[in-house]
Amino acid sequence: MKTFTVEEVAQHNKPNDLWIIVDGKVFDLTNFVSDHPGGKKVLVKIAGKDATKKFKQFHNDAIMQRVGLPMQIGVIGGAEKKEEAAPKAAPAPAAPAAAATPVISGELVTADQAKFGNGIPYGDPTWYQEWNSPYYNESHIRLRKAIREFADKELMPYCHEWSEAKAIPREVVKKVGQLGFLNAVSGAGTNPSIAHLMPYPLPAGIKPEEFDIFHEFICVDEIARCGSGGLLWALQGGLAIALPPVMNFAPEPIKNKVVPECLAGEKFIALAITEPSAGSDVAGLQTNAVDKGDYFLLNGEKKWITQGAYADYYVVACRTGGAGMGGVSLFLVERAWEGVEARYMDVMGMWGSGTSYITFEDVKVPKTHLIGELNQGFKYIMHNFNHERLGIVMQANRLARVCIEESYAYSLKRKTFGVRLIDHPVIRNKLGHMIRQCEATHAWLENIMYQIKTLPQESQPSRLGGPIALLKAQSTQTFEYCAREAAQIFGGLSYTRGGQGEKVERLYREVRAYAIPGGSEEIMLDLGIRQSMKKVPKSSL
Ligand code: HEM
Repeated sequence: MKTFTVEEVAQHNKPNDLWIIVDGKVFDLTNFVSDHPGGKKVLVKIAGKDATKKFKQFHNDAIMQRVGLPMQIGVIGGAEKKEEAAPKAAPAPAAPAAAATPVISGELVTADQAKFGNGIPYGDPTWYQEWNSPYYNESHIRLRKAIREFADKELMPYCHEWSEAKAIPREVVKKVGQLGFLNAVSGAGTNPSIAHLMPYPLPAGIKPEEFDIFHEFICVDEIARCGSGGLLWALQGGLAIALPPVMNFAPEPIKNKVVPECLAGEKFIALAITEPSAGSDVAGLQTNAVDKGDYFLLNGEKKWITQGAYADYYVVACRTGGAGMGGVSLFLVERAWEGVEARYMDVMGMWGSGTSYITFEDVKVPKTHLIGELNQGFKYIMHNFNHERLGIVMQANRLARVCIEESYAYSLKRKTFGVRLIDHPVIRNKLGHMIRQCEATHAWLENIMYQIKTLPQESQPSRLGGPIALLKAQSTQTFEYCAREAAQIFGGLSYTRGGQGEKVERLYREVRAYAIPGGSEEIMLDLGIRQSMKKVPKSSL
């Protein structure tokens, strides 16, 4: 790219010939000045000068990526050389043992590996910021880098645009599939029996035999850093809950067809359980399928079905037997079949994730599309409940952290009454309360994931169901708290769609989609305690 001197840039200081410098990069804004949403005058005033500080005061990084960079014409002499030289430079020597951080259980890593991210305090988990941790190793470090690079380049700059359009382009989902992300978050990564059906390898060259729940967590966590629940659910909201019953219990021909298509991001799948009058009370659902000899005749309505508006497949829970849990079966229903209709619902947030209302009217479902055994559907739904809830916790926890990262960074640059926001004790108090809750949630989440990694599979539902339910409530209440406090810190910017408060405004609306589905906070807290009561020692009764 061309290099310029500061003096050369200074010549271009008029409305019809307007250059500026931001972070050592030179931009020609001549054709943009009249369209600048912040006004013409502000640009004219700073024409020909270094505008780095002003630019950062009024814009988020996405604006630079999406709108700014296409107008870059060069760099200030020396700046480009430095940037290009950086990747080619010899790797930094490993820090002396005494100074290095043992991130890998007991093993020393280099200072470079121990520190990752932009360094905003608490803006990333502690093991990104030179803390010791027993949970992660070199493969986790590699993975977080790969996913972050992808998210920063391919996703984050466009989240606002996609959210407003209420649609994530199909090409993006396919790219995410090629990255191996969909394998990682659908449970396929930790399911050896599915390895041969994965259309693309796991991300960052992680081998199936080394893939663990912490890898899955990093994938979710890093994509959640984009600060868009709508994006997350458009990628995995249906997949992560609908594909597991197919992977684990569907007949082979269905499994072999549907699993690779969905993991590649070529086709979409949604889990259709909730109904207009049955939500957390799964056993009360009324959609029914009647045995007609050659096929089942399916009738009923489903509501708030994530990814349902554009899904190709539905895993439908319906009544095939008597009342209660024992009369529920699961079927794989294809969108193209006669009698299946889905429409978009207009909801508060999670835009782009295809929240839908679905009707099944006299749909003929072939018997080969029964998932597992008749009337055993509730068991299959329960099989994935803990994983589903843990996925919600992973997302909610990072989304709370995004509120912290955004507010912390903003309070370092925004000035009121002559000082930065962070210099006001009331703002530090807000950040303190946000951080203590988020870090507590994170530590509990890691502790539970470690149990999932190490406890015998069979004992996990009974031992971890209660704590995971409590953790879900903890994570969504923390998220809600952080979203509110972040909105207070951002003030009017958080009341405005787009711009610097973009993520906070969106997350404030999306919180409800975490606090209610997958088991509402009220039900989670109650379940957690009821489960714990089963463990009370007899001597205490
Ligand atoms: C590469 C250069 C620039 C680009 C691409 C750019 C782009 C934009 C865009 C897209 C917005 C709309 C708001 C948003 O969505 O964030 C905006 C707003 C704004 N810009 Fe710029 N801008 C640039 C440089 C500057 C500079 C140098 C200044 C100040 C000297 C400035 C001041 C503002 C202000 C005051 C707003 C309104 C912010 C608000 O609504 O709170 N911009 N700019």
